[in-house]
Amino acid sequence: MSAISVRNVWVEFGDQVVIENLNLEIASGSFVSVVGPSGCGKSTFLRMVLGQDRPTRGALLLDGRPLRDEPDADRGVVFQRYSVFPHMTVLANVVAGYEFAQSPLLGRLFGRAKRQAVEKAEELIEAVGLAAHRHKYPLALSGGMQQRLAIAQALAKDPKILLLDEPFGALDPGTRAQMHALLKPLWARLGMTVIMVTHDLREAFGLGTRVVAFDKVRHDPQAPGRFGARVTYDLDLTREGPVPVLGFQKPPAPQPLVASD
Ligand SMILES: Nc1ncnc2c1ncn2[C@@H]1O[C@H](COP(=O)(O)OP(=O)(O)OP(=O)(O)O)[C@@H](O)[C@H]1O
Repeated sequence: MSAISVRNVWVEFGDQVVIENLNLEIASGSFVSVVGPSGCGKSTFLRMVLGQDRPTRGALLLDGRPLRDEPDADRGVVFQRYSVFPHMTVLANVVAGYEFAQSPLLGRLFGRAKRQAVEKAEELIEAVGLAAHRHKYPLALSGGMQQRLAIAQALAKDPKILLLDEPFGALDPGTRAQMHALLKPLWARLGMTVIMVTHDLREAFGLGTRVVAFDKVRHDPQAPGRFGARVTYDLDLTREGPVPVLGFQKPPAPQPLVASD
């Protein structure tokens, strides 16, 4: 389990500010849903936590230590599509997840270690309901099955943090509901920290213990890239009581251009 601290983080691409002074403390074992309009920097934030992108300013800490710049076994990720290796069977895909975690340089295990990896992979494949399909290739699986495989592969690394970028966005509503029913108990059982980007508010509230909304609160029509997204709402769904925790602060009212006297 892990606690992630995001401290005064800015992300800028050239003169475009994408994320502006982000501060978040993410508790161990929480399930944080990240929502917000298209282009507001949700995936950029996830890539930063994954170690694929770096903040231009500020720091990200995992258990008080700077997050490593490269993706590692601490962090598993599932994207909307294409997370699995198409040339490997279901079983080989999940075994590869273990091999990457245990032998990052070689990416291969041998002998007893390999046998253990196969055993663990079989357990995970069973847990995501793909036991009958373990010798199939991803192309022979439905979209929902491919995403279950992607989740099993990410979990094979036994990550402290699972990052999900619209993992069910390409699925039909029925399959999506099945994936929700699969993911929530898995998360509860494994006790990892999950950060999930989604456009689906029902999904965000249904799965998350916390919902964080990103949005731009300041706009400069002359320079659209001048301001970035901030946290506009931060709802702790585990809190009792009718009043949610609101992080939204209204920007100051625009001043009149000409003083009236
Ligand atoms: N590597 C990059 N170089 C330049 N600009 C980038 C890069 N990555 C992201 N951006 C810009 O950052 C902004 C935020 O992108 P991001 O993908 O994080 O948004 P998002 O909130 O995840 O959007 P969506 O919901 O549509 O997936 C966009 O304007 C995008 O063009």
